[in-house]
Amino acid sequence: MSAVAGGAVTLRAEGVAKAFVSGRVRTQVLDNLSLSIHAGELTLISGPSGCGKSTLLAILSGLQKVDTGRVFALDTALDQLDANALERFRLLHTGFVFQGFNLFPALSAREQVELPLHYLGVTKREARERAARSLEEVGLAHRMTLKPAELSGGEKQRVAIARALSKQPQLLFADEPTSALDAASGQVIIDILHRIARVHGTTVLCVSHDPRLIGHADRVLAMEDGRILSDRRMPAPIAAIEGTAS
Ligand SMILES: Nc1ncnc2c1ncn2[C@@H]1O[C@H](COP(=O)(O)OP(=O)(O)OP(=O)(O)O)[C@@H](O)[C@H]1O
Repeated sequence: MSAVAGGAVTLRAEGVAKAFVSGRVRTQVLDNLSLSIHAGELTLISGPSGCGKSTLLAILSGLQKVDTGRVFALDTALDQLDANALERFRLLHTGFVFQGFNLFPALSAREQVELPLHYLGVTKREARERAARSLEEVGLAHRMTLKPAELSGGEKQRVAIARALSKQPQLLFADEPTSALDAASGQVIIDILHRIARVHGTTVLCVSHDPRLIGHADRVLAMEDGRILSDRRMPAPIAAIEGTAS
């Protein structure tokens, strides 16, 4: 069940349990779950709807607390941090990409990417340069002045990836990043995420129930009922071997 290790371990869960209580109903979502995720690769967590994928992602990224168990990110014990420290950790070290893009309707692609850099204290000039570089990296150099309404779904998701990338995070989390997209756009998105892991050494953790993504990840963890059922290392996609992934 265990896969051969890739780069350094950057995310680690040890005996994590999480339940939600709603009225009299208690749902045990994660049950004594342990895993290690490595830098420089795209790890995909797959599994049926409701098996706990998003909850696991939220816990590993510090968005949700565990009931029991330990969570380490970049050797920081997230389970020991208070809300302020967690927010700071996320600001400095993490990027997020969501199914629904989460873009501001009134801002251009470039402004969307610049915005979080201002929170990091980056100068206006550097923010502009970094935004341009990130948008170029996702193939949107020619779309920088456009607003979300003028972009396709795939382009919107690429803006969201550029926004996350421009922070130069060590950890990049993606929750169902291709669910709202057609097959071709979805494949472009997953290839970009894959390339970010390889080129920048970023830890990319992606949650999806889309089986088309499996062949594009370095490693696939299959979840069911709050547990990891299998842990597979995938052969490198041909495009990545030939250096033609876009
Ligand atoms: N805040 C919450 N309060 C109560 N129940 C919750 C909460 N968040 C998640 N759950 C429940 O936990 C279970 C796992 O949810 P989760 O979103 O982690 O699954 P998932 O595998 O990501 O599903 P999907 O693929 O449909 O997004 C579900 O039964 C869900 O209803």
